[in-house]
Amino acid sequence: MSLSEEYQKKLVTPEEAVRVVKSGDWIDYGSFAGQVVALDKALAGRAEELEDVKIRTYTSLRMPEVVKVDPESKHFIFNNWHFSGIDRKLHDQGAAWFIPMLYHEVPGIYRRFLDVDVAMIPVTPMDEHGYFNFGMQVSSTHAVCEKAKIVILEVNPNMPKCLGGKEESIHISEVDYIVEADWKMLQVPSGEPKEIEKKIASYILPLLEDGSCIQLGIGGMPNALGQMIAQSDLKDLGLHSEMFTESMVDMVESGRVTGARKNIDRFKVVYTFGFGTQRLYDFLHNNQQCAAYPVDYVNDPFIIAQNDKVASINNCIEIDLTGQVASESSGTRQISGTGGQFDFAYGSYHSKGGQSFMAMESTFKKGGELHSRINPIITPGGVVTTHRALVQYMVTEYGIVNLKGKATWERAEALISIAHPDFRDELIKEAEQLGIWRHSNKR
Ligand SMILES: CC(=O)SCCNC(=O)CCNC(=O)[C@H](O)C(C)(C)COP(=O)(O)OP(=O)(O)OC[C@H]1O[C@@H](n2cnc3c(N)ncnc32)[C@H](O)[C@@H]1OP(=O)(O)O
Ligand SMILES: CCCC(=O)O
Repeated sequence: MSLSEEYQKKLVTPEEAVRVVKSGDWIDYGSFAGQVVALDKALAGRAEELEDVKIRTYTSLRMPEVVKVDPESKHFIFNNWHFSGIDRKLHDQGAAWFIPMLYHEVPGIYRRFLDVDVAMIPVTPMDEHGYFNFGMQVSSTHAVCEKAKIVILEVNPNMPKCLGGKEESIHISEVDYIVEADWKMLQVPSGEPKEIEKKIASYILPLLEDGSCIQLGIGGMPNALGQMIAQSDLKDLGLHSEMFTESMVDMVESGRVTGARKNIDRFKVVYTFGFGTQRLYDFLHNNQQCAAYPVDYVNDPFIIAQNDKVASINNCIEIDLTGQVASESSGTRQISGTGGQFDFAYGSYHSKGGQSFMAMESTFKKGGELHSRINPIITPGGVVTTHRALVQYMVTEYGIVNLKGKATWERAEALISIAHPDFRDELIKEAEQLGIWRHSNKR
């Protein structure tokens, strides 16, 4: 049978494809900008016939139809490895559940521990060799397909073809059903960086060097830093970053990024997923300079550490006076997830000349009232994303401090020095009560 005959044999409508789903099944739905759309709609159409169908995904950028038709989770249980704004609101309403993880472990978790009854994965059209590309969602997608009893692909001509290092595609022989769709790629602009984000980024920029190998996390500040790097005179930077971000297009197009000083994947921009605007999708499509790898390669701390001068830059939500970093929850409210923060903090420490930066604005407003994000203890119920022993640089708009090797009283002093001035006196009192303040500390 030729490849095109095999394609036609496996081609069905979304409604026909979702007939394979049974009550109690575990379904994987793709992830990020590559969650299935046509199959989601068709599955939602079967809500009344199904019970206890469990869905896994990452970071929804569209409201899933299965949740829209079943907001009380009577038929579908929507589970998520990393929350977006949509997911956290669903979670607040009791319509989504969180799956804790370290991102680099996820492919292994699938291979070792998880059942996948049906994998539903958006892909590019088939190439002349019978391969479908996973687009910007290499992540844990191949591991999902390996474990799946049934693989259904949702072929979309708008999906960028992201050239890869490994596990970026699947062959038609490994696929059970194919459906066709033509939804447009979601546009997720980063927005203009705020002045405060530029200020925070301005403390990090001078610590980067020619040849630094950069990871940027999600959020406004890393985006501001990426734009500043693009306008700097840094040379021969490398990119080895979990997420390919909009500002990385600026960094590459400015000529700052050559990858020439990398020890592994020399000259390549390495990432595991990405989303942004059409500019980013056009940049990644068929781009020989970029290599998408699965996350158990990109985020493996021992792979990260093989490049020199790794600089890992991530956002957080709160820090306590001993240096415990909460980046994924505010008290008991799940905001996002651990993602790759731990992986890159650990990997960058083991890189020769590596540096890890955690950044946040020193305060946030709630109900019109200003609150400090530097607190004596993490808000009760809060999740520690990065262990205090792992944290190196902490940055706010008031400065940058290095916590590595510092005793608790030194940490309290350093962190209070970058807190909002309105909260410093109160924080000192709290530190005294906690027994982490010395009479010699600077007030
Ligand atoms: C893709 C990569 O990032 S690569 C690897 C790194 N991965 C990680 O670092 C994972 C953990 N980090 C993260 O998830 C993010 O960086 C965050 C959540 C810390 C910051 O992301 P941003 O997009 O800048 O967050 P943003 O300021 O929009 O806030 C997100 C939500 O948290 C809430 N929030 C933020 N800070 C606080 C706070 N101190 N207290 C209470 N709520 C807060 C906001 O209100 C918002 O909720 P809402 O949408 O319901 O209004
Ligand atoms: C799924 C991972 C996203 C992140 O690291 O923030």
